[in-house]
Order: sequence, then C-alpha cells, then structure tokens
Amino acid sequence: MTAQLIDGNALSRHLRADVSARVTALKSRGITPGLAVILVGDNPASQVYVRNKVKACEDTGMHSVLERWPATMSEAELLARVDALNRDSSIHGILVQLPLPGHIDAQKVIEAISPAKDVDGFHIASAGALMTGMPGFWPCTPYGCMKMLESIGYELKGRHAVVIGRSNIVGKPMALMLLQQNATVTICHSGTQNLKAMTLQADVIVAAVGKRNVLTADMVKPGAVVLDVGMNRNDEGKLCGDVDFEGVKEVASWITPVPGGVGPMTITMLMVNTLESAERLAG
Ligand SMILES: Nc1nc(=O)c2c([nH]1)NC[C@@H]1CN(c3ccc(C(=O)N[C@@H](CCC(=O)O)C(=O)O)cc3)C=[N+]21
Repeated sequence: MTAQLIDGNALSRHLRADVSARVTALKSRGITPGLAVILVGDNPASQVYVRNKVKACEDTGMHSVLERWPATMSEAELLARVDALNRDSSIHGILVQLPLPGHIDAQKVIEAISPAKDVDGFHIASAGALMTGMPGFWPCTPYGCMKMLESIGYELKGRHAVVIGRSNIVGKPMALMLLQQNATVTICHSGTQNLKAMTLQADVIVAAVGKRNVLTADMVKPGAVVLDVGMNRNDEGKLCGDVDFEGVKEVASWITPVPGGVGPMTITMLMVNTLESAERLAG
C-alpha cells in the first residue's frame, strides 16, 4: 500500500481563492487587509520565507509592508517599531520573523505586539485563548495541520494523536487543537523514553522536531496519518522534513510531503488570520 498525499500547495490554492474573494468584499467596504513583516538581520532562510509571505499577500490582494532592519538593531528600536505598527490603522497583522538576534529578547517583542494584530498567534493572550477555547489567533503551522486533516475528512474524535515536539510555536498548540477535536493526545519530546512504543499506537502522528528521520517506517502503525512539520536540509542540500518519507509512505494511509505540505499551509493560515483580523475590525 502507498499512502495518499495531502497536497499543501493544492489545498493552499483552494483556501487562498476563498481569502481573495473575502479580501475583495472587504475592499468594497473601503478596508484593505494589511500585514507588516519585520525581518531583523540577514538569515538566508528567513529571507526566503519572508519573501514568500509578502508574495502571498500580493496574490490575495492584501496590503503588505516588509521592514528589513540590520542585525545590530537594538531591542528598544524594535519595540518602538512594533508600537508604531500597533497604532497604524492600515495594518491588521504584525509578524516579527524568528529567530531574532541574540541580544533581543524575542518573548518581550512578541508580548509587545497587540493581541488584536498577533496573526502569528505567539502572544500569551493568543496562547491562553487557544488553551481555553476563547476567540483568538491560532499559530499558523498547527492551524494549517488541522486544515489538512479537515481536507481529508478525518474524524479526530476518539483517535490517538501523537505529537513529537513540544515547542510553543508548533508542538504545544498542535496538541491543544487536536484535544479540542476530542482526540486522545500524547506529546513526545527529547525526554520521552520509548518513542517508537508511543508512535506505534498512534492514528495520527505530527512530527515537529526539526531533525531528519525522527519518524521511520518501523515506528508507524499501518494506516496512520502522518503530518510532517520539519524543514531541514539533507546531505545534498535538499529540503526535507522530519519524516523518512520514502519509507513511511509505504505504511501510512495519508502523508504530507516536504516541500509542498505543511510549509505552504503555514503561509496560507497567516493570510487567513490577517484577513480575519481585518474583518473583526470592520465588524
Ligand atoms: N514569526 C514567525 N512566524 C513564522 O511563521 C515563522 C517564523 N517566524 N520563522 C521561521 C518559520 C518557518 N516558516 C515557514 C513557512 C513556510 C515555509 C514554506 O513555505 N516552505 C516551502 C518551501 C520553501 C523553500 O523552498 O525553502 C514548502 O514547504 O513547500 C517554510 C517555513 C515560518 N516561520
């Protein structure tokens, strides 16, 4: 058996068409959704991601502002920029690209973003809203994973979902979203004793570690659904995920590729969050 692909590019096209239509409707009421992206320093990977985000905005008819600052920018200067964007009525979403240079306290910067414009969903107010089921922005990567499961009509109720990784950006919010859909959720991490024993019990596996071959075919129950959040480079410099795709696709029922899986969905959900921020403001 070979798994079916959950195509993040195709699903993104579909969802972005809906975003475009809603952007057009908002524009007819005199509001153009606007996203501000702040990039500090010249991390080459960040340059690519940030360009993709700005391009996605343009494609859906949104307004976007890209601010590039030197790595030597002070924390106070960055906080002042965030404050200015908080008060800028043409901006509905603010994204400060991570990682930030070491002399800047990233959490402090995130908490300076108005929760109403926190389209990354990283602010503690957004995290608290997700945890309690209150309205708020969901982090784009796990939100995109949920949309991928929805796209295949997957019913999570009563299923066992295993999340590998416990970051604030992916692992923890992913677990909460799966829980909200009534899955039984296990979070595995670097301290987990027997990872394989856990993943073999899983109906859904989300790999979000940032390391190649974290999940191999022998660790997957036949028919499981596998979502690969990893964004790594292999020895030939090719983009690859956390999952041994070639092996696991022979065991799983559905699998997301890298590239063309969760990555484009992350950007799509950023568009959705920015649009919804503008819609909320419009009433
Ligand atoms: N404040 C903040 N918010 C983020 O959302 C954020 C961030 N910082 N820092 C970095 C990570 C990484 N990230 C990606 C998004 C899309 C792709 C993506 O579109 N990947 C393409 C391939 C891109 C390529 O060719 O390199 C794919 O998987 O098909 C990748 C990575 C967002 N991040």
